[in-house]
Amino acid sequence: MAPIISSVASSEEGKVGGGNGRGFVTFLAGNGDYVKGVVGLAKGLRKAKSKYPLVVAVLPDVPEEHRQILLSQGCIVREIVPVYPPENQTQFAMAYYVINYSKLRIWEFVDYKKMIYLDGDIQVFGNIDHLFDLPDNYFYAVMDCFCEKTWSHTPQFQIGYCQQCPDKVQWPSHIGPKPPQYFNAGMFVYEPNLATYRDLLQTVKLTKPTSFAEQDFLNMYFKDKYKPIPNVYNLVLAMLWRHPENVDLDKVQVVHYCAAVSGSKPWRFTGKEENMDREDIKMLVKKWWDIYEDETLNYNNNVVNVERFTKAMLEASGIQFVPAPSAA
Ligand SMILES: O=c1ccn([C@@H]2O[C@H](COP(=O)(O)OP(=O)(O)O)[C@@H](O)[C@H]2O)c(=O)[nH]1
Ligand SMILES: OC[C@H]1O[C@H](O[C@@H]2[C@@H](O)[C@H](O)[C@@H](O)[C@H](O)[C@@H]2O)[C@H](O)[C@@H](O)[C@H]1O
Ligand SMILES: [Mn+2]
Repeated sequence: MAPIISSVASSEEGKVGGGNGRGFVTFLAGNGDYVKGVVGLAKGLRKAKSKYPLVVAVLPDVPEEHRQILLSQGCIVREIVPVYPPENQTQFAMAYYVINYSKLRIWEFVDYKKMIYLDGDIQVFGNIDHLFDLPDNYFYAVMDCFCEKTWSHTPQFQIGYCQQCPDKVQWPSHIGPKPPQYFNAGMFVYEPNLATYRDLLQTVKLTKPTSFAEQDFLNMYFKDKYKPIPNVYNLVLAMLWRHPENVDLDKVQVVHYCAAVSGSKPWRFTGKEENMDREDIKMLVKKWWDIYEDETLNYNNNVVNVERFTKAMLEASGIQFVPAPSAA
């Protein structure tokens, strides 16, 4: 992520290039430990030398201390108003999924022309800036897997059908049409747009909530615009034991630390839960911690380095360097 020279993250970043603003965006709710995930993500984008800023859409319940941590890591922090689904008796796959509808607010960030959304439990290990060059007017995301027990309520799970291996079990026509391609909503490439934003909010009021909350909703809403992108851009951990034939860890650019156990989040990892004692899982969790604990990846280190480099280059060409006035 490009270090911002001025000492205060500019909320004008997205206006760079006359409305061609590009940025990564994530979502943070509550006063719990997901802030660690977002700090790790900010540092990972910096290590991958991404050119674009990370915007963090925070719910009102994110404490000031966590917001300051994110600002100190060069993030652009924007408070959003929660979005709630209509009154419902839905049994979400995870009770807290109800807060994930608030992700829909990121369609309002129209000072950016194109954004890549990343969950806070995602780490970017390679530069994925090229995804911003994908053709406009589509919704890009990686296909999910239906094999974890979180899907046990669905016909796909019950007949053993998964889009990750469509030839293993044929979809029987008597139970109705095969489900359309279905994406994991932890990572996607999209274009903020006010008309789409207003329609999303209007449509969510009229849509019965289902197990995977906003993920199901987004799949329904974008089903005609959705274009799958390779698994390397959002490796959901469960793929390692559900579809190892579809995973080449050497090629993976983005890891999504999500599985049916809460200990899949690196900052909560104990290694004692189902599948968490696997060597590949332990290696991926260590990779996450190596970035999270790497102080050279802290934002302030990078800004100082950029200022030192700029000063040296200008003075070498006989120009006096005057640092940006501190906003403090
Ligand atoms: O207490 C919470 C729970 C979730 N999230 C955000 O919501 C996203 C989706 O939740 P999660 O990743 O846990 O869902 P999963 O991908 O595991 O289904 C997280 O990545 C965070 O960005 C958060 O900020 N605080
Ligand atoms: O609110 C619904 C969430 O649904 C998705 O997570 C699920 C999904 O991937 C299932 O397929 C897995 O079985 C499950 O473990 C995992 O938690 C998104 O990652 C998350 O951002 C969010 O949209
Ligand atoms: Mn996630």
